[in-house]
Amino acid sequence: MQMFQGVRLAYFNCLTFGFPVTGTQLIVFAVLSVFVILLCFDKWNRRRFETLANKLKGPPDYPIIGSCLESFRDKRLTGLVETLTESNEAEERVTDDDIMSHVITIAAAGFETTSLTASYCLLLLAMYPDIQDKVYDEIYSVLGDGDEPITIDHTSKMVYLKQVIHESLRLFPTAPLVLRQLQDDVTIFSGNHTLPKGTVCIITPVITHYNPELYPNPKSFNPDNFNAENVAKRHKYGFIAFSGGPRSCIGMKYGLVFVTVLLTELLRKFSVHTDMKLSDIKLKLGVTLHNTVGFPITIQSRKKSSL
Ligand code: HEM
Repeated sequence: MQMFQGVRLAYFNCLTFGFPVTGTQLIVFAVLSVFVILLCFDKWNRRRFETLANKLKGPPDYPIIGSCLESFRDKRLTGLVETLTESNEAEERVTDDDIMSHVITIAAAGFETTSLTASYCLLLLAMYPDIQDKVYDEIYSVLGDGDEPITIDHTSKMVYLKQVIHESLRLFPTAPLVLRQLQDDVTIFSGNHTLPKGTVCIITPVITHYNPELYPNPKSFNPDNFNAENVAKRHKYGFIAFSGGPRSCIGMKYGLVFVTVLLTELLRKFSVHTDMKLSDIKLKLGVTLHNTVGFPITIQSRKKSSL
């Protein structure tokens, strides 16, 4: 545990409560802490975020989001903003500033997490053509080879594709750090430590997701880790790419459906290819988890079904 500007910091993975912490894990916690301190307290980052928020708001009349608000008010568009403006008009509980903040939160939390997840999935499927074939067979069995647009019912039948998405998020949790401040003292039963109330805890899904007690051969890509049988055997916090508890990701279901639709629409028409191997991926920790070597994928039209 460390003190930083009067804030107590503790690093542990979610399952520290149930699993022993190794020396390597502690070193990783320490390295991560440096990033997190830079991330959370660095004035430069704060300035960058304010600049982004101001660009979106655009003084003095919020030109970008403001024009959207006008469109929603005119009923030319429907969705989140319309719902919020309607509740504003009904009870005046939601101000324009509240709406701006909600839009910025949703855009910031939902955009890069989802696009990066789709990118990692495609790269992994390009690296593992046999798994890509299995995904394509599933898409073909659900949608056939017509042009029928995918619906929500179709997405619920894409069982293997969902396993692929979860396995990709296990290896590459695109939101790599979760912070919590303890409201009460917490005792960690695996180590006889008590974390005092007020401690800021940094939870790192990567550490949990690479624990060999949860995932045999944790560094390999194996969508079967997420078949029903294996999921049932694991602790529910063995997979925390969307965090857990009451403040977990509110966009989880939407994000999963979004990635499923995107991958289905792409893979039903194209196959993806790459020369890269899993070990070539070099990660860079930030607010999201980037791959510094990029996503070098080529695509080819599918001539006919593989069934
Ligand atoms: C694959 C895609 C996504 C991943 C991996 C992801 C991951 C996460 C994680 C780990 C958290 C928890 C942060 C914490 O506990 O402090 C979170 C929170 C959140 N996510 Fe997502 N997310 C994804 C997609 C989305 C989408 C599409 C939206 C919105 C449309 C969204 C909106 C939010 C919001 C608003 C929060 C804050 C919830 C709160 O503080 O109560 N996320 N997300």
